[in-house]
Amino acid sequence: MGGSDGRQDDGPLAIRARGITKCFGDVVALDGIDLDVTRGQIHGLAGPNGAGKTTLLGLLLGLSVADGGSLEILGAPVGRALAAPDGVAGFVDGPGLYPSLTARRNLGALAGLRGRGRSAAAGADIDDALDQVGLTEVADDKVRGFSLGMRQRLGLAAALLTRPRLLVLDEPSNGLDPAGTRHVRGVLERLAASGTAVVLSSHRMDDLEALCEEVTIVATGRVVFSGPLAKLAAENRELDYRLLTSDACAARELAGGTDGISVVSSGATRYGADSLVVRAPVAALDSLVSRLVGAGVALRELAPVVSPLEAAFLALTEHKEDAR
Ligand SMILES: Nc1ncnc2c1ncn2[C@@H]1O[C@H](COP(=O)(O)OP(=O)(O)OP(=O)(O)O)[C@@H](O)[C@H]1O
Repeated sequence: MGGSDGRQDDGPLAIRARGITKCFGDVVALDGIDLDVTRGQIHGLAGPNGAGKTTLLGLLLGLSVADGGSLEILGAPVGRALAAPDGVAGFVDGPGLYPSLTARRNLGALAGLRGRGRSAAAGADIDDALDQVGLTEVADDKVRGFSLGMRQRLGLAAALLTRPRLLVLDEPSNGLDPAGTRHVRGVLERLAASGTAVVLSSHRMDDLEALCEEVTIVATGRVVFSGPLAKLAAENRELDYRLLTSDACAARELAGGTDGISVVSSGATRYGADSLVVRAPVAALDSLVSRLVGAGVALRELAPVVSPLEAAFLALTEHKEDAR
């Protein structure tokens, strides 16, 4: 199958889901989900609380089975048995770790479960995995004393040991400090560059924007958007923009007199005494900028108040929530 972006396809999709449904009693957690993830892609999953993200990730990890629809992972159909599909690693609801063991011994125990416990190769792999997630210095500390972010990084190291071809992570940024965020992003980018597909859920739009080529947004168990980030941003035509100019009064007047622009706030806002916030489609914003320049008003800053991804997310999911 040819990629819509013209990229060379490398074997079957990492994930091909069609019409996936999953109920818990009367609750419809997933209501006909379609999802395509190519190999080597970092794919984000976003959605409000209770949208169905964890349920979907659990299906990919073989922690539960769908009620309906078809799911293929790395080219193989997923059956009804509860087992992690070959080549898949990851975790939902935090990684399963032994608190009384050190980080290194946790990884050793996991390698041992897969029959590689004593080999020198396993030891080198463990050192490498700890290094990749930035836990070398605490490798011999007990996990009991680890913070949430350190546990998340150790869970990621455990997943790396299996050399996954599909990595599935639920909220991997939870509890991470800036250094931890940098390590985790680096690991995911290297995995993707080597052909591993990564699917991660996140409530943090900055994470998704920094990492993902494509995102799927779910709301009440349905896909409301799936595709490249740029397409999502383009679909959301009107955004709020913050402008900082050399003459706030003149800027406000010019904005008020420009077709398609509405002034949301001006003067002393939390963005500064001389800021102006306007709601506008891009074309109207372009014309405001030309008018400012024409009137000799210097434009010192111009930026969306919330990122295009966040704005699109809110627009798509608020509409769904209202319809409930
Ligand atoms: N084991 C379960 N038993 C009963 N209901 C469940 C179970 N797991 C999930 N649900 C319900 O299914 C729906 C989807 O839940 P899910 O945890 O997948 O959402 P989510 O998008 O991951 O939410 P969050 O962002 O809050 O983690 C919710 O209504 C939830 O209450």
